[in-house]
Amino acid sequence: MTKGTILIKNGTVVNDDRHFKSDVLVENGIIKEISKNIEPKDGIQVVDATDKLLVPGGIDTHTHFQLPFMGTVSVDDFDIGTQAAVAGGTTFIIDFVIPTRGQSLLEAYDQWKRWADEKVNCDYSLHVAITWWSEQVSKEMEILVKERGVNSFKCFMAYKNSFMVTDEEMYHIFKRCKELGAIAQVHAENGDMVFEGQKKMLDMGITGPEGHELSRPEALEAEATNRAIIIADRVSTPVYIVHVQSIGAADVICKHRKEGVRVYGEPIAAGLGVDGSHMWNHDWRHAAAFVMGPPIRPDPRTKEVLMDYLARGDLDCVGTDNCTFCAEQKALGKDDFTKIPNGVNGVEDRMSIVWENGVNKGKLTWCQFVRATSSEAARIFNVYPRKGRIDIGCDGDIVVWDLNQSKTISKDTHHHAVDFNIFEGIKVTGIATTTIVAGNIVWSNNKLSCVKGSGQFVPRPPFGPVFDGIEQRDIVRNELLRKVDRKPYDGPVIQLNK
Ligand SMILES: NC(=O)NCCC(=O)O
Ligand SMILES: [Zn+2]
Repeated sequence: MTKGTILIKNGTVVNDDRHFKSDVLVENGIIKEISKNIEPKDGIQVVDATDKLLVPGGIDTHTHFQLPFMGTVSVDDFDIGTQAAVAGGTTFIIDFVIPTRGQSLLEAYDQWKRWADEKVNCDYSLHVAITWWSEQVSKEMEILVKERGVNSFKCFMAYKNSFMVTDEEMYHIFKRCKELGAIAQVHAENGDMVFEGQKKMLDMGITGPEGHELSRPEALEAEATNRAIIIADRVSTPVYIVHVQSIGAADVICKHRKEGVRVYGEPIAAGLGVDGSHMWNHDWRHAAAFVMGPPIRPDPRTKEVLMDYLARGDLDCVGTDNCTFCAEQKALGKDDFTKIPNGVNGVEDRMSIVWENGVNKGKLTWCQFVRATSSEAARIFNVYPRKGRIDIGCDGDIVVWDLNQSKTISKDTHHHAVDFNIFEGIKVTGIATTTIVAGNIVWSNNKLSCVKGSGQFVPRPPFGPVFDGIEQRDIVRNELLRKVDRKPYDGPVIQLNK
């Protein structure tokens, strides 16, 4: 049997624009034929998908595998993390290179790429965070875009004294993104106010996990979201807000979109699946396991409202921010919540959480599910239709989705390295029963069969569709500026009072 060759029979192909019954043939990792009644050639592997959907392999736009962070390293590495991904139907992840302040971007990129290449079980790509600003950073951004397949750079407005950049730095970074055709991404929280809020909570003796949310309430997320969007619009460059966690931030995004600003919003599985009241749980380990930034909001309406925004297309694609730490690591903050490593799981359960809370609740159609879990991400990050679509010539990354099969999510059965699952006990109906990466089955019948290191790095070219129309918009905007009435003033410049 040729590697990367498989025939899927009798499924219902679902893309973001239509669905139809068909067989699908993948040869050498690429989709070769989509039609009814494809005859199996001798020896070809055949998968029966009767009564099941065939959806494009999921895309998780936001992971942090083996991230060195807050004095420790996240436990899902590129091997375990991508195993968990494919077990849940995700076949392409985009992780973040995060250079330390002063570190060469290229050096950090090379380091991350080495880590990933030796371990990934599915295809991947890399965003790069910009944690400082200089001529060197500006030059290295260009090299990353032109020679290393990067088309997205993230700024942190939080994590004062480590990753955080100032508004002025962000302005310069956004300008550079625009020149290079890269999308600017932002972690939007007011870092100065978070820092002050943390001190206040600790002064008041609030040292437990609940102090995390109390010190960074949703107003700080909404304010920073607004600021980031306004700065990006001053530069007239597309901006993508990562992990939109609050109704306030989503409202801000929606308002600017209505005014024609080019802004994209990424909800995450955590925010769509659970609420942040867990941080008030009296079991410290349980409460700490939910600590991530921006916080999962305690307001129980949040997950519903974020899903409504996603359904209306005012939020775009679902990531996870998968960044997992075991109880012992979380315990670094046992006496001080500011030292609890921030991060939760999500990469394995993302697709089922979106299906359960979106499709099963009557909010998303099958096509919208595909849009939210793969195709919109592929468009925004400029790998569409290679990824995010089942069509001739696209990568053979396909998920057999059983809309009738259920499972109850648990740390005891998940494929993460972490000892906790924030979705513990949630029953989902709609799961990936077979996951195919480049024409190879990597997950079937509850068993993984992936090959460590077999995933490919996918370069992402600049000036993707998010830049469509920007040039013309600038021409018009500059034209308006030129038309500003600048006739010579009459009258004295100052009027001296006698
Ligand atoms: N989000 C989080 O809590 N951890 C990972 C780092 C980040 O994205 O802020
Ligand atoms: Zn993140």
